[in-house]
Amino acid sequence: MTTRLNKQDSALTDTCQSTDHARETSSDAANDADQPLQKSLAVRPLETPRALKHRLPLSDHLALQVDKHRQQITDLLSNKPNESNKLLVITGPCSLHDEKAALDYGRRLKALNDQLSDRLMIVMRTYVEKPRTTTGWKGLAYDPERDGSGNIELGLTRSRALLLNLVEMGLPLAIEALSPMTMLYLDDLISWTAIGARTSESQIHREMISHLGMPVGIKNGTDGSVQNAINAMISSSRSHHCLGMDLDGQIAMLDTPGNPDTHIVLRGGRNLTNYDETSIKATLEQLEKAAKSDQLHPKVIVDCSHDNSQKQHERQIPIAQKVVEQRKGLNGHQANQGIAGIMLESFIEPGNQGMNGPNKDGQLTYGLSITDACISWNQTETLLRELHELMA
Ligand SMILES: O=C[C@H](O)[C@H](O)COP(=O)(O)O
Ligand SMILES: C=C(OP(=O)(O)O)C(=O)O
Repeated sequence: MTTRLNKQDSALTDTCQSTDHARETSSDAANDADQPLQKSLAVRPLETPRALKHRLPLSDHLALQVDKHRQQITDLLSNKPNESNKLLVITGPCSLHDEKAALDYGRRLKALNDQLSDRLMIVMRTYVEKPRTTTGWKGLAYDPERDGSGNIELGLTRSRALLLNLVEMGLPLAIEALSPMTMLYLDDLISWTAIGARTSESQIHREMISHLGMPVGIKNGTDGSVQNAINAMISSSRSHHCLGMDLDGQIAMLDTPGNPDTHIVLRGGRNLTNYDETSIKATLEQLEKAAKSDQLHPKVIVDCSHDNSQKQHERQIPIAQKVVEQRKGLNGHQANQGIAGIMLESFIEPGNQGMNGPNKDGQLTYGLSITDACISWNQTETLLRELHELMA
């Protein structure tokens, strides 16, 4: 039997009734040489967020640790005495693809953090979802085997297991929240969340921020627009009535509390940079105007990568140094407490590689990014020690 599913709505009605039916429909479609153009929608049920959280639980002790890290970042954004003298440093690979290398990086970062934590609040970038400009690998959560099979069930399990291991090391974790549904599987492990340049204008993401339990950094748009991010801060600080899902996978009406703990992430845009003194001051002025009517943190962090580095990874190093000089009022700058921190794309080896690796045999090089180019661990360690000195 073949049911041709031409419209998404009828596909959903039909296939949600039975997974077997969905499988049958897609395999029939695959075998049907007369209909090569029209693909059918296959709907495969997934373990619920509650079930995965039960299978890979966060202990009470670690939940307290995550709460403490979230509070430290919030205090830093709110100029609370113990934290406000620290620089928030979000550092780690563009994307996680190999558990062994991610844990190796995490161990190194934790050891360094233990030495520098009096002046730096170090958070590891642990991105398992990647937004793409058009197409490309979408991250460990979507395609853990990197073969296009899109085994999201395995991807969510491997992502949660890996993040849990990193939390167990004592690290605060940063993620980009791309799908509100993915967040239901991972949110309890995360101390800081990014909303990317491609989604800061999306109402769905603003609704999601308004009920996330951690501080959120919102990127300026890919065109460099900062107003997008300010609008997102205003919108997500308020309560929303919106559609969502509960931990059991039930579609639900949500009444959200609003999230007051957001800030801007400056990442440059359209090949222009925005980490210089004038751009940062202009952003903070725009933010302060908006903060007159809304309670917003007048704080930015600078993403030293992306359009700020023109995707040349080594440029992140002088950019980070310049930003911290501005924060501290060094080298002729006026001190600027509105600069809360920096973000780095950093991994074990410098640069990046294609999905099939740089080698003839298609092997991936260990510790080398398969998405954006990163600075190496050695460069990262040297840089963070220098920033620690500058923060004295
Ligand atoms: O940070 C990673 C990338 O810049 C982002 O995911 C967009 O990637 P793409 O333009 O290669 O798709
Ligand atoms: C995709 C990212 O950044 P942006 O949204 O700024 O492009 C990222 O930080 O991985």
